[in-house]
Amino acid sequence: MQFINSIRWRQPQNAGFRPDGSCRQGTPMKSDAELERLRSVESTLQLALDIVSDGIWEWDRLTGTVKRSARWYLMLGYEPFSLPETVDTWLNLIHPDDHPATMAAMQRYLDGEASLFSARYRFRRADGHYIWLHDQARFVEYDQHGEPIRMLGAHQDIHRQVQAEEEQRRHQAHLERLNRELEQKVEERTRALADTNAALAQQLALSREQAGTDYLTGLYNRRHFDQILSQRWHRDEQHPSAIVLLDLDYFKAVNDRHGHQTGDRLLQAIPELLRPHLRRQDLLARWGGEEFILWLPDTDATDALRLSERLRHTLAEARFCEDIHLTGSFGVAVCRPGDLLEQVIQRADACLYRAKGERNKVVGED
Ligand SMILES: Nc1nc2c(ncn2[C@@H]2O[C@H](COP(=O)(O)OP(=O)(O)OP(=O)(O)O)[C@@H](O)[C@H]2O)c(=O)[nH]1
Repeated sequence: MQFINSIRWRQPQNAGFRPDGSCRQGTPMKSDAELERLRSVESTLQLALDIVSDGIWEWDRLTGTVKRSARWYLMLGYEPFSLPETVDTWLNLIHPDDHPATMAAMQRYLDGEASLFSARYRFRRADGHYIWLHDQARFVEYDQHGEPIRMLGAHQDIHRQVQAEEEQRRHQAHLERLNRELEQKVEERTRALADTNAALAQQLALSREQAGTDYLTGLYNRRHFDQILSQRWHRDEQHPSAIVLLDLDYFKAVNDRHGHQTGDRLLQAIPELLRPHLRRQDLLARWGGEEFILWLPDTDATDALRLSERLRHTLAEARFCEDIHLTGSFGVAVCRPGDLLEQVIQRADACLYRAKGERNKVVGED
């Protein structure tokens, strides 16, 4: 009763269903016959309600009593009509967690914000378990001042439906969790794969390096070039041979403008470009960075300069990816009897230094 007494009794705008259809203010008095007819209509309605719902209840504001149908008690496992016919019986059976929302729904109806009272809440059965109910109610009678005096409500047992909804939600949450876990696993595997790839690439570069091959161009590296040549040097010392150093021009600018990866692709393209002009016995190696070295056995200065000029021209005419244009500077030195390999390379380097003065140029020894 406390609750019903504490609610604000403002008559709902749309909520007032009146069996006689009369206005709220100045309700005309009814004849006995008319009242009898209305009671009969109403009891038919209650019967219908009892059939379609799991329990009906009726609150009389003047007496403060709440009558409940036999089905209402059976739904909850009580002996019919065994509980006090008060509002408190209702309030005491509502699950404490659902209390605030239920009271708020009632207040909305009383304030005219809802056309009927409608709430879903848990209700305690005789065995102590809670079941989910849907409760709907309306005022069905007003006094001559328009104040509501009777409310009729119906309970529907929706326990299975709510359980099914909860099961569905749990299932959905489970699926979402599985999905998230799967995505996480895919992400972890992708990351692990990328790490493995990077490690493999590093390993490959290392093995190539150890095998004497430059990882980027596939050419001999500087160490291997030195090893091979130091063996042949002694053998072929008496034969003319030449060393050519090739340094690509403005390669830093190419990297800066097109990116380091494009720079790598250009370096990779150099052997392919030069090789058609070389003989089987010529030795091309990557000297370091954007610098290449060429050993030309059985080649005198004239031939070495002629070949270098052809290479310079080939390079300058080539169009690389992204339509990039490259040139190179060449330093050419020829072996003299008794020369050490380092000495020849130093002389080629000095020529290269002079060629760099102009770039896209071949410079030989004076
Ligand atoms: N992409 C790429 N760039 C490299 C590699 N090795 C060296 N380089 C770049 O080559 C450039 C050489 O720069 P510099 O020594 O200033 O020479 P340059 O820009 O070619 O100028 P000049 O030689 O004076 O014409 C640097 O930017 C290096 O990063 C490589 O393996 N890949």
